[in-house]
Amino acid sequence: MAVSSGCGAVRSCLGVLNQAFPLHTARSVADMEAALQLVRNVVPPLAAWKHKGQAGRIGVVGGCPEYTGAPYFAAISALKVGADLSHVFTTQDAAPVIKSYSPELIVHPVLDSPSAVQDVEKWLPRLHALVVGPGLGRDDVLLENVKGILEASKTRGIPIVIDADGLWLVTQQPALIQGYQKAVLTPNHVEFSRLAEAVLGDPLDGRDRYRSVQRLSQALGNVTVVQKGEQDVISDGGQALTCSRQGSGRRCGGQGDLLSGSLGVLAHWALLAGPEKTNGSSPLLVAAFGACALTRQCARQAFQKHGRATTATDMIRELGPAFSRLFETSAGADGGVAPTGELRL
Ligand SMILES: NC(=O)C1=CN([C@@H]2O[C@H](COP(=O)(O)OP(=O)(O)OC[C@H]3O[C@@H](n4cnc5c(N)ncnc54)[C@H](OP(=O)(O)O)[C@@H]3O)[C@@H](O)[C@H]2O)[C@@H](O)CC1
Ligand SMILES: Nc1ncnc2c1ncn2[C@@H]1O[C@H](COP(=O)(O)OP(=O)(O)OP(=O)(O)O)[C@@H](O)[C@H]1O
Ligand SMILES: [Mg+2]
Repeated sequence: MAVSSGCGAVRSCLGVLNQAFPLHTARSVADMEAALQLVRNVVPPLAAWKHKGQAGRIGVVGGCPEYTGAPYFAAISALKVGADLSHVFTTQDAAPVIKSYSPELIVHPVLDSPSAVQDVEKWLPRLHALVVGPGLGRDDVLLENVKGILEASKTRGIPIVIDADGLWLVTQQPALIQGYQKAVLTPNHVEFSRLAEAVLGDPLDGRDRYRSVQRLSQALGNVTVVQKGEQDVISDGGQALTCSRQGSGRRCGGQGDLLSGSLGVLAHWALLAGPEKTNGSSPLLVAAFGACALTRQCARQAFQKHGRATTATDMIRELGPAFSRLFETSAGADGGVAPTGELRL
């Protein structure tokens, strides 16, 4: 496993994660390194004895005729982080478009069918996590189908990352995920304001983001919330982390999709590893920190190469090297896989 050399860092991170709110101090380089060590602990080793599927089968529910890029970015990011199979459940029109971007994705043209819920439900026993919302749009029929898919996924205890228009649906009907502790919400600034207003009844308190994220998480029954922004603030209602790792000044579309797809895989790995590997902290909090750090590292590396021309596609190309840099240790590379280099912040 990836941990053997990092016990000191893990202990110091436990201290960080166990502090009560507000956690304004959890931003130093040492704190972030300690949190990264917890992420490394949940990354499964690569091994010759494993079979296809064991590293993760992820489903993305989203895409519509207007937005085909977002579900593609999320689904391909899941694969590049390390999932073995990545499915996209989308509309009839969007499916061939998404498929044409990559032969690696399994694309189901079912989301606007009258039998959408049953069509997706058939696959649920084979999926380890769902990412709901990238590029979904706000068509009422699609949202109603996604509501059914969310209900069916909750019944099966599947971890669910909710992003973009999935958050629009939750804003309309917060009861859909109320108290479901295997859910992670990943709102951007605008999505967070809408949610806060709907759930807490207040406009956003921009002065204390920690408190706002904590309150939203608590009001939703300790669902994990990741508020993306200049710094990413993550809370499960009890603990909090902030990720301020250097990213880039480019704000091109699709970076949140990369984050949500990556988080689908990390959430599965972290829940599988359990709190003993995260030193008692919430696995989803640790997974969310990992996805934020990874997205920002991709942004930084892509920007170094492409500058102002950087797009989400350039960031996706950096997923492998960024992941290695942040999370791989020689101890984590099992089964004859070569070590991937030293870790640096
Ligand atoms: N290639 C594709 O297919 C992609 C498709 N995508 C898909 O698009 C769908 C809609 O998603 P969304 O994020 O554009 O919608 P929403 O949250 O309503 O924002 C709308 C407006 O809010 C503002 N605004 C946003 N952020 C802000 C901030 N930080 N701080 C301040 N203001 C901010 C800004 O307003 P403006 O500045 O233009 O007035 C923005 O225009 C969704 O399905 C998503 O997955 C994307 O994933 C990208 C790649
Ligand atoms: N001002 C910022 N400075 C640095 N990084 C940022 C800033 N704003 C967002 N990010 C980073 O960009 C990533 C995506 O966040 P963003 O707010 O752009 O999501 P989004 O609007 O949902 O993206 P998408 O276009 O995919 O829908 C996150 O990793 C976040 O940390
Ligand atoms: Mg988004």
